[in-house]
Amino acid sequence: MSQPIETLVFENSAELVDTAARRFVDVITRAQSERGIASVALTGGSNGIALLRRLAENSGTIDWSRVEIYWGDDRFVASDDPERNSGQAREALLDHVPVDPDRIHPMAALDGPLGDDIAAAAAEYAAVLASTDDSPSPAFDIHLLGMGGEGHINSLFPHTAATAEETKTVLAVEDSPKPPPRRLTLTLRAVNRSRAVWFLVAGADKAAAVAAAHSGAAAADWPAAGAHGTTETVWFLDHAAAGHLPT
Ligand SMILES: O=C(O)[C@H](O)[C@@H](O)[C@H](O)[C@H](O)COP(=O)(O)O
Repeated sequence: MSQPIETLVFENSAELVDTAARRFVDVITRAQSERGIASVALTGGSNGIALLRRLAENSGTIDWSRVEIYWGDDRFVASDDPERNSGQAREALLDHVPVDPDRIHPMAALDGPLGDDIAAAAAEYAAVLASTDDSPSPAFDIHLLGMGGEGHINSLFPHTAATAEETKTVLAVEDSPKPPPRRLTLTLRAVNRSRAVWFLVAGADKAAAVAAAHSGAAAADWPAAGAHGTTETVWFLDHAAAGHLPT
């Protein structure tokens, strides 16, 4: 059962990221004290990576050796390609904090053991997600999401089979409308098993999608509208992104 949406509006991206970072520390620290190990799904995008940079500067009481790190999506390109969300996260945060390497779970890259077989790569990541306990995927303590102006989250774009998927937790996307075309993505089924789903969204070009997601639009039209946490769903917005919300 999902909870009501919480919407926080900030003067600018820097304040948005600062507040999200402080709350990230609180949520993960609490999860570790309650359950021992915390788990997060990371995102790409400017605010998602800025949040990781902020955490590299100050992550307070988080015990990084007890955080499982997953990704909501990644580009199916070579592992050293600068477009990889996992590479950007390593550079911003993971290379600077004492994470247990065995708890870092990047999606397969084009130059990995599975080579060009993107379907096998999706199946492999689904198995990784399912290996933590008896569930199909972890109840992430936080799933971070950026959002595109047309409402895409992870690599779930409007009016695509990936966004409509109800059974699988991970899919291969071969024709992403935003380059690069080949990606791996968690589905809404996996996203919605998260305890907390956090959107980090800035800019006037996102305002229509933000408003649609807040007014109960269909996920097929605006994929962000279909993402909810079981404990909380929080939208961290700047003024411009909040511009079409009712005052
Ligand atoms: O996979 C991608 O093409 C991007 O990572 C993309 O999904 C991004 O997360 C959003 O477009 C939000 O990006 P911004 O936070 O930079 O607006």
